[in-house]
Amino acid sequence: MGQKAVKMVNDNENFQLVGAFNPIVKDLSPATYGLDDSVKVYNDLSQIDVDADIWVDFSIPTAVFDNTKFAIEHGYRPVIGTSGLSEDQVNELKSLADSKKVGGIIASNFGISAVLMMKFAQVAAKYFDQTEIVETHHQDKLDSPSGTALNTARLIHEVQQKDQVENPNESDPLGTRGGDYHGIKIHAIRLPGFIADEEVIFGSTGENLVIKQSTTDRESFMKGVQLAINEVIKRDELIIGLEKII
Ligand SMILES: NC(=O)C1=CN([C@@H]2O[C@H](COP(=O)(O)OP(=O)(O)OC[C@H]3O[C@@H](n4cnc5c(N)ncnc54)[C@H](OP(=O)(O)O)[C@@H]3O)[C@@H](O)[C@H]2O)C=CC1
Ligand SMILES: O=C(O)C1=N[C@H](C(=O)O)C[C@H](O)C1
Repeated sequence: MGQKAVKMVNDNENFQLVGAFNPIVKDLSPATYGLDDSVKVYNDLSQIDVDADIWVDFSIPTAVFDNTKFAIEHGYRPVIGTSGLSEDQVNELKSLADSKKVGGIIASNFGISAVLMMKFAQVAAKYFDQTEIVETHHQDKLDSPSGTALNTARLIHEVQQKDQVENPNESDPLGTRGGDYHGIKIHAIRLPGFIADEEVIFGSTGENLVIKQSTTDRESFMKGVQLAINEVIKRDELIIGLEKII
């Protein structure tokens, strides 16, 4: 995702890449990573001193909170795609950004099909009491459930305002019924060959509704990232979810 983001920035005449951060790298020469000579490469958060408007983050679940806090504290507007932030962490970052009037966004998914799937699921949630979510990702994904699945469940629960009822007689010694968010079951599949898909399945007596999106190229996330960058530059609060702005 970092490489896709660099390409997107370089291809956009209104954007300029001025810095890059990865704590693992030893070599700080931009040429090593195919970056322009003017780009400053950092491997230590505390050393970052570049003059920038936006901080784009596609890193790892254990680093994203500290990275985002650093960005907000230094006036870099965060555009955060990294998954794995807890609700408490999101709330803390929102309070910090809002109090400092730093615009930004945390988006579980920058893909238009995924954002529309979440919006449509919220519409359907009004009419169906029972929902399950199946998300499928590549085998290298570190976190489960995916940020998108968790956000979909949150948005559905926001509409339903009550926990989904489980069958009290159910037995599941192998844990095959999946994870649970307020009774909404989430099933995570990790297999080579996939990028990122999600299916939201609603059930009611005599009918089912399936809303499905598929990601076949990671390029697709970049439209949403560009849209977010252009939006947060005008805002002075942290937006949670791309669905709030499209
Ligand atoms: N919101 C959205 O639309 C999308 C979100 N994502 C999310 O983005 C994240 C990244 O995904 P993906 O690119 O596939 O993952 P990768 O594992 O391919 O990339 C993560 C990168 O982060 C680097 N890294 C490690 N530690 C830090 C740190 N402390 N600060 C900054 N960078 C660090 C890694 O470096 P090294 O390789 O040297 O270890 C690696 O280059 C995931 O959480 C994923 O769920 C992904 C796609 C879309
Ligand atoms: O790790 C990924 O690949 C993705 N992560 C995000 C998530 O956790 O929802 C977005 C998309 O599903 C791709």
